[in-house]
Amino acid sequence: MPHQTAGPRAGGHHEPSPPKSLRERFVALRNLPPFLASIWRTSPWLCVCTVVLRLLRALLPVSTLYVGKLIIDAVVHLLAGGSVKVDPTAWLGSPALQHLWLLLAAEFGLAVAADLLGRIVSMIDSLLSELYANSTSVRLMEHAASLDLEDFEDADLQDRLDRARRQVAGRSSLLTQLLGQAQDMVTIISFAVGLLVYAPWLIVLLLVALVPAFLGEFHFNAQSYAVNHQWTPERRELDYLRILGASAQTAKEVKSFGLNRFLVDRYRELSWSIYYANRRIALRRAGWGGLFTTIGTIGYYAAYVIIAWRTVHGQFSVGDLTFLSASFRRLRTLLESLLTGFSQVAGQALYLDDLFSFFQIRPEILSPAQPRPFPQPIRAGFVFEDVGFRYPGSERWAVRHLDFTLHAGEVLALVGENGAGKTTLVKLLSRLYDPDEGRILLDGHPLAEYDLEALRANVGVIFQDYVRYHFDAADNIAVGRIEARADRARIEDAAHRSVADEVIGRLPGGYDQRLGKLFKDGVDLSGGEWQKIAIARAYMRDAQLLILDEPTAALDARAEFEVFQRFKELSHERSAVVISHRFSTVRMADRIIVMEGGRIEAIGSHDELVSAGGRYAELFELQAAGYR
Ligand SMILES: Nc1ncnc2c1ncn2[C@@H]1O[C@H](COP(=O)(O)OP(=O)(O)OP(=O)(O)O)[C@@H](O)[C@H]1O
Repeated sequence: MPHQTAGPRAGGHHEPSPPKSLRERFVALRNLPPFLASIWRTSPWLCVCTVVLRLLRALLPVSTLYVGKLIIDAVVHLLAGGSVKVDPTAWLGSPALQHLWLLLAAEFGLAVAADLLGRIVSMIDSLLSELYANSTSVRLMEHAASLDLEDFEDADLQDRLDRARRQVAGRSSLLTQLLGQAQDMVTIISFAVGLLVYAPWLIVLLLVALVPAFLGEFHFNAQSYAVNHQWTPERRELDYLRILGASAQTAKEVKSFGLNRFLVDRYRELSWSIYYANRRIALRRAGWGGLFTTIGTIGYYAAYVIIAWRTVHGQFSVGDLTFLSASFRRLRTLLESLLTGFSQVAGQALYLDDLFSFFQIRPEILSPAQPRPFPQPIRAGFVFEDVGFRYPGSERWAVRHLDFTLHAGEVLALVGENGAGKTTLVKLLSRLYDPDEGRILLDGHPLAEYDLEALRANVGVIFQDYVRYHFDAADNIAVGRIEARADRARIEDAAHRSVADEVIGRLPGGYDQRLGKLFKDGVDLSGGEWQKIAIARAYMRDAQLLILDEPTAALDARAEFEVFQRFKELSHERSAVVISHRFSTVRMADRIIVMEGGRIEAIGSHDELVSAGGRYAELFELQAAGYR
């Protein structure tokens, strides 16, 4: 999978990666059409409204200025004709005054319209932005859910996901900016048409004077992006430190180890280095920006001088002078904001790269186009044929040469020391990963030929690092089969099988009691109590194969006995794989696989393995001795 890598770093000191080339920055503009398309999909109706209203709004400035020019010319005309002596109450009878009043009323109307349109447009923009942010967040969640487990264990992907997440919040302003740009463009054209009639070459002067400011903005935007991009891992670490330092889950350990100082210092150090990198750019940007803007101002005043000069020489009227000078001032600000805005849009388009490139990551573990129907019931069972697997980016085989059969209806236990490969085997069995070597067959056909969803529905796994959901107790069990969330009888039955019903019976709110301390009404459970809830999830499924990875590690001896008693009853017609370090659990299995260093060392029943006298017998003796 082509994962983007961040630029080279040395010893925690960060130089921004060289800003992308001008061409690359222009190429990033290709992200705009899909961006606009996704905004359009958010709400076509609002899009049409904002475009139409902005178009109207764009034509107002030039109209207002032109009416202003007419007013001044009319006033000058009245002054010259001595008509001011006319009785103002008799204005109805005077065509000249009537004309002036009309012009004044028109300008007033335009001013009110401009204000109203501006407000409506910004309201629509903020609605559209929020809708866009919501729908993109949903898309992000959905896409993230479709990715492989492998992707989530990849730091590069985490960086990309983080940048994509930040884009969602930041990019909504891009919409306002883009539309504002289009609006400014229309206004500029309307001004330019007006000015062209009077002094076409003045526009050229203005444009040339603005080029340095534009290039400067372009450059510094790209630098900001480079810094932001490069510091993603550090910003993620900042978030992580913040959570570590101030969350219910970590508070216990952080307090008892006195880690607060350490976390705060680490946070401060990191955040300051990001601050320095940003400050350097901000300072240089302000310095150069000031210089470039001055060049633009010089261009503007040069044009102003020329216009004044020509008015004095009678080539322009006073109305023309006010119209031209105001048009010029507006044109200059507009052009400046258009050009810098363009470079900002180009900068933001670079950020869109992050969002879109995240959407382009494709999962590799997929269902086949023509999946084989999942066997109901499983007949032959699962067969591992010389299966080997290496974690992505690791040289070492986590498991290798795995050869065994998990028969239908069999309870298999996996034992072995830490890191022996037990969990990895289970991940392969539930197709969270595909083997790098060998194959896994289900009833004679490779696992990959079955529909992934059917496989996951038929294989229920509870991992040792199961999730403690801060939902109510019923939902905590229902997550095992979320479609059956409303089926209280099923949830209660699952709770009964895993002995979780006793735990829930003691909760003040029963099944409706929220668990965990994250929310105000939550009640926390002990480790073993949480585990009983988690085991109940396995019983929520109609799984033909149940996998429990150290399911009873946190249970007391009596609870463990009970859980397994009920488990045996249930697993009569099902297969099960149980990983455990406790021999009291392991010995209940039909067969036991002893793993060591990623390989299978021995397979047999408890009695067979004990009498064979290998590692199993040794470990069993060791644990038994502990109880004597
Ligand atoms: N996500 C991962 N990425 C890289 N290596 C991993 C990953 N998960 C496990 N490993 C490595 O693979 C090997 C097998 O790990 P596995 O989790 O299967 O062991 P285990 O037998 O379940 O151990 P334990 O009893 O401690 O749970 C170990 O050496 C471990 O370091």
